[in-house]
Amino acid sequence: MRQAVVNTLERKLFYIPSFKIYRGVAGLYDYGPPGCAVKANVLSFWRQHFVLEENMLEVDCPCVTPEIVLKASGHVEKFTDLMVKDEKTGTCYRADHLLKDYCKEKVEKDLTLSPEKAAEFKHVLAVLDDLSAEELGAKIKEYGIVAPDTKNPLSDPYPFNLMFQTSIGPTGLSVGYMRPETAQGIFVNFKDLYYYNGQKLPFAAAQIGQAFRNEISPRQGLLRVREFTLAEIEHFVDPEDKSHPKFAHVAGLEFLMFPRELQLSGESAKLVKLGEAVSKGIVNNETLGYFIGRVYLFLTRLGIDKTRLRFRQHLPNEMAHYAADCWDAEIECSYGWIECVGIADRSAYDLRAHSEKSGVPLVAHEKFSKPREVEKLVIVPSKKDLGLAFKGNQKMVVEALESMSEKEAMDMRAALESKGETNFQVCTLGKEVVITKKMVSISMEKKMEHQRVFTPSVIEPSFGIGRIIYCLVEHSFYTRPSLSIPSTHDLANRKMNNSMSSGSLLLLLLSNALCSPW
Ligand SMILES: Nc1ncnc2c1ncn2[C@@H]1O[C@H](COP(=O)(O)OP(=O)(O)OP(=O)(O)O)[C@@H](O)[C@H]1O
Repeated sequence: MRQAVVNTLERKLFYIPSFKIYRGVAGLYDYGPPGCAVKANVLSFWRQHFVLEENMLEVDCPCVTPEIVLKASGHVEKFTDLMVKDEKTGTCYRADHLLKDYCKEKVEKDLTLSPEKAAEFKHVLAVLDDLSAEELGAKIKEYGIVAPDTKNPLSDPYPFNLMFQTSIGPTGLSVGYMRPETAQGIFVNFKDLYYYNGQKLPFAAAQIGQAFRNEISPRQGLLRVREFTLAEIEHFVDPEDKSHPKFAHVAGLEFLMFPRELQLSGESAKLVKLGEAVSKGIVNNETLGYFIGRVYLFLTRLGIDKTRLRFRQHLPNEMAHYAADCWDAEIECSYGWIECVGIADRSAYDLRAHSEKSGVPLVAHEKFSKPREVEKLVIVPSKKDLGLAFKGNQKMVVEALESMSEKEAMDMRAALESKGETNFQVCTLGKEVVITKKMVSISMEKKMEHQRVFTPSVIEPSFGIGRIIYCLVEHSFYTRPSLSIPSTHDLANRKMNNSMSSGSLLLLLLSNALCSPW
């Protein structure tokens, strides 16, 4: 079936391996005319369903990103996959993929497998995304997994950074990267977007654009490529109030959910009402739940078969360390269950990281109706002593001390009390300076506060458009017998409207574009 779908798609120029006359490059694909028409329809429905219906602020940021942005976000250090190398030929493989293929093959094809071993392989498959480099390496050794092409031994797994590096400008001195996600463009614009939104929370910004990842061994056609279209939403919300005014609209939806407890105990996904999942704390908060519901509606209205759609919660180690909760919308196709949308509560991590690195506070304000008396740790810089120590840089050090957070002030007080001095990062100077006891006085004081200043949390649904399109194509092929093939008029140019659901439009467009596939 899959080969038939792939052959048809390539024959009908739905997609084409890029640079084909030069034998192509793994992981790069062009969309041909029917592919472009379907992609345009999917994106137009995405804009209608999210940007317009939810009043989101759409932006369009560059793909080339200066290093400092991706250093602040942690991508330069941590955006890695674990790689193993064929020890003789140097061919690279993704370590978790080799272990997954091995366990899957054992479970599905080895008829001599004992029930205990089958259960063990199934457990490895369930916790695969949770394994550390050491655990992956140990399993690869234990099972005797070798390079699939040559059967040579493999190296230990080690991290490989997936970003494409480039340089900005002719000197080669300014390092840049092709963005691995569109989200960072939104985070760095937070301050302006917040003002544009009348300094009100919550609000969401959205972006559609290309993302680039130097995948170790791209495979599965459109599902794992090195350049792809992402459609991302960053919804900014008060971390102390993650309720959502429209949650009731989606609370009654019931669909397949796969919480981590079910995964770890080897059970399957279950039908759960979204309202129940949130009230029982299976989903961390209402806003995250709201977006899970909206993603479900988007995918099913588009034409995804709801029996082949599930929401899988990330396992504890799989989740980024800063995330509060994370769910993937996974769609079943001939390659198995494929993550097509990641829906994460990224907490305040990104805005905090960019505030620290840039020195620009990316914060929101809540004005109190009446001033409130609060006890606060107050830092009073001694301008005279700081002047003597830092001369022309005194003003920048004073400003940095005055804008310290409560937590930083507490840490500074503890360090000064124990060691008499402490290192202090002054972002505007781009370096750390040494602060001694006599340069600051730190004390608890009662203050009247008129507002609360805080860093918003971010709920992020992130859509892999190519993966969604591929799954849609497969699902429409399965349901094809029930379709009436439309006549020759040009469906590709027809705009979506209320009289026809996007799902049915897509199916019509597909069947027209791909009619008589085999
Ligand atoms: N190499 C890729 N090719 C096509 N789509 C991708 C690729 N990597 C990620 N995506 C899509 O982008 C979305 C958001 O990216 P995210 O960083 O959450 O993916 P990921 O967890 O790294 O994916 P994976 O675990 O499959 O590598 C994913 O849900 C997926 O649909």
